Amino acid sequence: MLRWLTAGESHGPSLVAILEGLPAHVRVTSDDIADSLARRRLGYGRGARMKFEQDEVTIVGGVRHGETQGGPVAINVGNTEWPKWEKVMSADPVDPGELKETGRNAPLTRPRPGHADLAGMQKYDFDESRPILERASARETAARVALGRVASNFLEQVGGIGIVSHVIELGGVRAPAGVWPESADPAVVATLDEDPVRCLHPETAAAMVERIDQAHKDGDTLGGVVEVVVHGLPPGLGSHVHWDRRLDSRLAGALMGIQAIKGVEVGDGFELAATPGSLAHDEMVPGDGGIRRTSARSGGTEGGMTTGEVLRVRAAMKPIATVPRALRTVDVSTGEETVAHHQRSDVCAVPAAGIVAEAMVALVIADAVLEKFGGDSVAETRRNLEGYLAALPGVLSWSRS
Ligand SMILES: Cc1cc2nc3c(=O)[nH]c(=O)nc-3n(C[C@H](O)[C@H](O)[C@H](O)COP(=O)(O)O)c2cc1C
Ligand SMILES: C=C(O[C@@H]1CC(C(=O)O)=C[C@@H](OP(=O)(O)O)[C@H]1O)C(=O)O
Repeated sequence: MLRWLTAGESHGPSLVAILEGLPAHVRVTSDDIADSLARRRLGYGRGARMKFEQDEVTIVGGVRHGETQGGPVAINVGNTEWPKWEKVMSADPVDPGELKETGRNAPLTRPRPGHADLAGMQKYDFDESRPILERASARETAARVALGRVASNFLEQVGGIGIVSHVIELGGVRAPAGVWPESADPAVVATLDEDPVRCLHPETAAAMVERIDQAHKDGDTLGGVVEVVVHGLPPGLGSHVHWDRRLDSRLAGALMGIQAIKGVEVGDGFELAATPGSLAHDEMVPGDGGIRRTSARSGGTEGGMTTGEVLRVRAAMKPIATVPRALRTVDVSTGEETVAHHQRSDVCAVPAAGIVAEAMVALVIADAVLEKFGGDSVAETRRNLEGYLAALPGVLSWSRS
């Protein structure tokens, strides 16, 4: 079983992430992790902070000479903005006189609709939102992406399983149906990474960029939908036997756990609800190396298990809550109506959410692979996977394209 945890605040010294349960000999370096973190910073419409802040990666446990050792992997992602926040965010008590100098310590008493501010203040008994927004902030997703990279390296090594995300909708502009990456080859991923909105359809991508420019001019923010595509999966990850073992439920939980994600679909999801059964399911036909499907509407799961076809899951992100043309709120220090706190924000972070979604999917799939195949070394997991595939009998035999 894989377990993972993150800690740290948006303007704290660093984020800390731990991944426990991976076998030994997963090849991973701090450069790999830094590459993945750099991908998370890309994307048209992100705010100023993405330009001046760097992620400083240090692997502090579990990896020696570029390979995991079987113990927990611990990663530190330093926030280079820390010196500006050191006094405001100090873990130790600070003299209130010193705090005044920073100008960053004004109480945030005008909670933003759509962010964690108000419910967090009520729940944790704070009279301003700084202690809430620091942990609610999606800065934390840098830690998840760091862990996701370790999980992705494991999946690639154990069975050539590759994961890539793309943007299918942004600010109401939607890519045509059926456009998704044919593989997760580095060349395909590089093409997507070069596109400002990670959209595979050039005309749609241009319209998305225009929509972001317009929102920026209007002092507004946007959401959208990302799709994560996984190639090279064996059939039978997850299980139909219990609700919490269904892969769909594990994927949905992990994706809904990303800040601002409000909906998840597996395959064609909600559209299938409006499609007659005769057109909604993926018919089976005999093919080279086993049974093949004539379509890919299910998104690669049936009965809570992978089918061995391409896995496709989607996550819908609501617009950024810190709207420059600030929304109405109540100042909790006076009870008066006012407008929400705003300093700076992303106009749109949908492409970045795709990279975070890749990481969450990688962690869920790595967990499901280890649940099914076990192994304390990558070679052992791979032997078990290959033995399972080789033992699939007769017509059930299956080969990855
Ligand atoms: C990659 C990413 C970047 C985000 N950037 C911002 C931002 O700049 N400003 C903001 O108000 N919300 C931003 N959000 C969304 C908030 O973190 C999120 O709305 C907040 O944590 C409240 O959680 P909820 O939206 O799930 O209710 C971002 C989310 C993600 C995934
Ligand atoms: C720092 C990151 O994202 C942040 C997520 C975020 C939020 O409210 O979620 C708010 C913004 O931070 P700030 O309020 O300091 O400008 C984003 O920049 C990051 O992704 O690394």
